Amino acid sequence: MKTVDPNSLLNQIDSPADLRLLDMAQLRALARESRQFMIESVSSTGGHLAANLGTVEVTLALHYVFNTPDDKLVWDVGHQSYLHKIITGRREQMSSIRQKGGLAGFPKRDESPYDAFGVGHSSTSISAALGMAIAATQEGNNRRVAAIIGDGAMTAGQAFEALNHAGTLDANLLVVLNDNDMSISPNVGGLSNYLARILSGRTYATMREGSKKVLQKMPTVWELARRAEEHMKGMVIPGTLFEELGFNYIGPIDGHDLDAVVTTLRNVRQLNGPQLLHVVTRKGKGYAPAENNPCKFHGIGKFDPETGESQGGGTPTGKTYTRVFSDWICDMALADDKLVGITPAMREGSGLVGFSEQFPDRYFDVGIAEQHSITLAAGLACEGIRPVVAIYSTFLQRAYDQLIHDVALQNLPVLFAIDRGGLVGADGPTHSGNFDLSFLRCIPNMLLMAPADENECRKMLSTGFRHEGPAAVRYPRGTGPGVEVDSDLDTLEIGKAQVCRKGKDVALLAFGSTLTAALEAGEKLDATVVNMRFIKPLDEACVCELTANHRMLVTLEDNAISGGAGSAVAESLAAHDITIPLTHLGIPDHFIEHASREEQLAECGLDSDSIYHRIQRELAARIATLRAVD
Ligand SMILES: Cc1ncc(C[n+]2csc(CCOP(=O)(O)OP(=O)(O)O)c2C)c(N)n1
Ligand SMILES: CC(=O)[C@@H](O)[C@H](O)COP(=O)(O)O
Ligand SMILES: [Mg+2]
Repeated sequence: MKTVDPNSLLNQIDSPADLRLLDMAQLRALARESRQFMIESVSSTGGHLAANLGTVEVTLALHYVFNTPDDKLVWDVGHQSYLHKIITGRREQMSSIRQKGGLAGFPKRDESPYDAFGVGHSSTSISAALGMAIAATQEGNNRRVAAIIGDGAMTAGQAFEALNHAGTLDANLLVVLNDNDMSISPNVGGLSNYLARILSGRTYATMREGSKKVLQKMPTVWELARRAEEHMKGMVIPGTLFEELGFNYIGPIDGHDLDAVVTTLRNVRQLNGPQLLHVVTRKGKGYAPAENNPCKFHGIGKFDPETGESQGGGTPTGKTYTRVFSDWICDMALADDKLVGITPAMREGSGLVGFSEQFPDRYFDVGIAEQHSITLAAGLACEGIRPVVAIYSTFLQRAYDQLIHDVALQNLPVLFAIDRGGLVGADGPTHSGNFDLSFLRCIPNMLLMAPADENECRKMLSTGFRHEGPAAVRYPRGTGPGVEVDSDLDTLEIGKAQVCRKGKDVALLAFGSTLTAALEAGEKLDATVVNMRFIKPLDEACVCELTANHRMLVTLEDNAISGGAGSAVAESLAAHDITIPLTHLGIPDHFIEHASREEQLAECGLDSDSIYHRIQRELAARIATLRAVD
């Protein structure tokens, strides 16, 4: 593969102002160089490649036509913002992307004035852009605001809530719908089918002529008559849905035809009121391995740019918790035909590929619709089905009310298999699952577990699945300590902790994945180490017993200290009127920036060395006040 020439156009673009000096031929050349640069760059850092390759022309055209940063571009999810970063002064820093101290993988307001809105979770762009457009109107400012949203992100409720609102206003909002017929995996649902129908309709035939089309906000009389006729015939006509919502629908246009995109955007930028431009692109465009396997190249570790083959490092060697879940759900589904598996658009990441193939009738990918996924599970559970919702901790945040109101309040047996609990590494704070123990443990009826190893994870999944009420098993991204996983479907005794090591003076109460580091530190300290297993119900008897023969307790968790598992221990001690020196180790009260998970854990003092030194310091400082234990 050719490397990008140091004299290339791309190397001369330090801001969109430089871009705007180029003619169309140069812009096309820049598009080619940009693809090459991103392939090379991401091959050595890892990151979200396929979406970025698919939005090269759209990105260049938007910055070419819109007066950024005064005009605002709001990227949805933001995983497709690499070229935006490159041409807004961050080209040289691309080698640091997603690493500690380096560029974030998503737009971030404090990283650049061009990053109009911080993102990472999907389907927020239209709401945020609408807010900015309304603000511009109220300030009497003529700035333009564009939200760039994918067909996957468009499946989420919030996107529709925003469209529904925007369509009734005069705000100058442009929604660019980037339709590549893919979410992370193939997009699903009625909207996806609708978009496909638009493309297969007759408008698609004229798509390539999109740039020639004169855009009018008001449809002509002929156009209105044609629409009425098509309605009469019961046919859906292109753009109807968006037009019914109050948008002026433009497209579909070929999102890789730079001239078409630039010309269309120039026209659209002149129009007032809500506009929706439908561009059709290909995920992974211009790089055969990514075009052929957009799912693999959605988010990828380091790879060989020549072949597209993954190169070590990024791929864990041991069994990931995701894999443990993946095996368990297939085994449990064989044992219990009432089990169904649900994912809100995270089939690969959540480990449901095997299940979806083996049990296609019991598998539901609901699109990026976390709220729906949970109320759907509640409905299924009402009728005697045993749903398992596989969901990332960070995305579960979206569905908190559904979890409380629809599942827990009705004490329905839904199992939440919560992946990416705690710190997640390179995706950074948008994707960290640092709050789930806090926000789940306060909900009545919840059974809440965090496994310390792979085998315990399997047993907890079985325990939660067999429980007659809502249950959650929360496990981290990546591999466990390497414990062999049994093939049985045995359950654990609910609410029972496990003393792993008996020591003196200090007892370490470890929740979930912190056990490994706690055991290492506990050896050096000759401390008692307990695998707490259950956050709810907490093993209160065990906690009380530990206070009787130790001078100090230390809780450890891969969760926010505020309101987390350690707080549960503190509440229990208070309820039993016990006072004892108590230290909480966990994630402090600020957002932890992107870095490797190990670096993040060290930053939070959750690696074994930090745990050891912290406890030694605490012991020294508290020596005078420590309870005497004879
Ligand atoms: C609320 C939420 N759920 C799930 C995700 C995970 N996710 C990131 S990108 C993506 C697919 C988005 O598809 P689309 O918007 O079409 O963009 P494309 O990758 O196709 O360009 C998903 C499911 C997320 N970021 N946010
Ligand atoms: C952008 C996004 O939300 C996903 O692509 C996410 O980055 C996936 O994370 P994992 O790599 O942990 O599956
Ligand atoms: Mg898409």
